[in-house]
Amino acid sequence: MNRWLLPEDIADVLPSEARKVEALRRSILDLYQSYGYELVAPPILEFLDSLLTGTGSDLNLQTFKLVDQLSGRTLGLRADMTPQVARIDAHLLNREGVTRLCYAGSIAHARTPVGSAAREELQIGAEIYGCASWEADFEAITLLLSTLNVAGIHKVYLDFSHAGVLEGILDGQNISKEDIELIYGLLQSKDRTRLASWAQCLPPESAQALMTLTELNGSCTEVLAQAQKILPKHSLIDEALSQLDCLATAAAGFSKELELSIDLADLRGYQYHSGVMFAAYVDQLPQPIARGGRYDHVGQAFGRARPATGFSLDLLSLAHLAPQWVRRPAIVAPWINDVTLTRKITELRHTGEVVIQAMPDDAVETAEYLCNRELVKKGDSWEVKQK
Ligand SMILES: N[C@@H](Cc1c[nH]c[nH+]1)C(=O)O
Repeated sequence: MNRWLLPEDIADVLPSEARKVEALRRSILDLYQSYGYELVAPPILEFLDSLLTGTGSDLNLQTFKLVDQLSGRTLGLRADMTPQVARIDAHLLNREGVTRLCYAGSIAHARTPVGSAAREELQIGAEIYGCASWEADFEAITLLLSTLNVAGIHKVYLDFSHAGVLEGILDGQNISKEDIELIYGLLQSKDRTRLASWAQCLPPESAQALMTLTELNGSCTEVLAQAQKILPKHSLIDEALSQLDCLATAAAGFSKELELSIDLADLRGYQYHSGVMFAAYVDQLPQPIARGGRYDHVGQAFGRARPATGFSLDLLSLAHLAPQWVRRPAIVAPWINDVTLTRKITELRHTGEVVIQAMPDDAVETAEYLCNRELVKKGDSWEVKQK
């Protein structure tokens, strides 16, 4: 057996891709910091029960588990950093008022997500705690679109949904957590046959409303007008529709290349979202490139109720879509013991130049650097010359 064979859907990131990923990671974190976000770095492993607090069974299924040899307890390898960041806000920072946090780190999925070919992701995201009103959701959406712009992606389809609509429809019914998760899945796959058979246990008006959700998708104005007309009158539904209206109107001004739509059955995620939800799509991918939304109950599950909203995406997928990075120009220098040469190389590197010292049998040819100049000795000094 090949010892170096990697597990299925787990891959190395090779030089030019790794540089692109790292360049993006830095620019995106700089962008978040320019909005006042503070960077946090939760651990890659945690006790399983803490890692899954306030989340649904999908995240549990996606989490790799292992036994901690020190405590004997089960640990989970994180499959999503958002709940970890909510834990940090709720317990470690314990601040009143608004807190903006951002993060970037590896996550692993026990099963390859649908539409993906990788079980490891480099998740990057931004979260806002302590603000229950639409401004926080709007800032999250703005930042998400700016993140895609940093990667050179401008044509974006932003799809809105709202967990409150389903909550309003099912309000007053005694439905188990498992059944709620089942409905999420059926709505997601728009499986009308199974949804209709499940909905038989509901009063006719609620069953009808549930079925209608699978058809309420399309342009924001049309879907909202349709939804007002056909969904039952309920404070949660009214509130959800007015929040969607407000956000869709605000986001419309973001850019001409942004296409907005609403799909009230698109409740994809790990079932911890409680309000507005959004997913960004691009032409090249069948699944969303980024997901986000409001999840006010996760902090509560950690013992400190805090309004929360944000988004996250996979940097590896983003880098894959980003235009090819140009090769960075470099200077080749000989590898000899010469104080003036060493000083000159240090000087050049300080000014931001790449200087590669050629070792014996080193052709200094890499896919990443364009060695278009060299250091040559002229009299007592060293000078940069075109190759
Ligand atoms: N981490 C969530 C998206 C999210 C971030 N913040 C809020 N929602 C996901 O992967 O579905």
